[in-house]
Amino acid sequence: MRKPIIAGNWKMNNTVTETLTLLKEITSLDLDKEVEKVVVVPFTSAYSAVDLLKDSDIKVGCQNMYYEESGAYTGEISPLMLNDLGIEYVIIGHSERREIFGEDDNLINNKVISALKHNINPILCCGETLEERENNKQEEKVRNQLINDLKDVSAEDITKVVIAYEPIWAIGTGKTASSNDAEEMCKFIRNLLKELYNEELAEKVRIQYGGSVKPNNVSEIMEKENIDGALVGGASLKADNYAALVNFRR
Ligand SMILES: O=C[C@H](O)COP(=O)(O)O
Repeated sequence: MRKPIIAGNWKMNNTVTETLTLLKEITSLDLDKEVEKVVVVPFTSAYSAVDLLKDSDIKVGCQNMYYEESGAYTGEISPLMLNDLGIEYVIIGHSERREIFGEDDNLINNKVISALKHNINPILCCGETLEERENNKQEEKVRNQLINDLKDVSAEDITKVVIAYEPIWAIGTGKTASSNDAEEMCKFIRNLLKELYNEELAEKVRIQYGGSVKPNNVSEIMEKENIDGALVGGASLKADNYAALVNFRR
């Protein structure tokens, strides 16, 4: 059985002070223990978040990293720095990184390999634009992304990767893919993993849906057979909403 994973991607929101306030509120709420919980915070908040959550079962993730361990890479953060803080997850290849900062599949692949080498679990994002969806190219796009992004990821490591399917047109727009469309793409991804690895491993990999997930649609999405979690932006920034997302079974 795959353990459900609800990750809140805070994006470029919350100062350290705001982080501490929000996390104190979240930890005061009753959260389902059977659900894996992650808050993916800005780098500047990571140390404080890990410290505040040290006695809780909420894990801390970061939103990006570079693949080299150290060196002349001004402005970048290395896997060793994340290790040192106790960061367990890192989002790699978010569409905002791909579209705004020009990250390509080769760079993303290097980051995935590096995260795994340093025992940080990648949350690898993929997904199509509205134009690609309208031209029925979503499977081709996601297939190409994942084949390139997972190049040289071993069978031993693939189960440590969480794949987040995030149609770009549904991010922050209030437009959610229907639960059936989301399931169809997540099933497509699982079948691709069967092709790239094998059935047993593919069944173990967790696949999240992301794109305008909210307390009022999370249960319907999480009911789907191939959807094991949600990567949530906007709705994860309020404690009661985050708790409602985590408690999708209640
Ligand atoms: O990483 C999260 C996704 O980009 C979804 O963001 P959203 O829930 O604000 O649509």
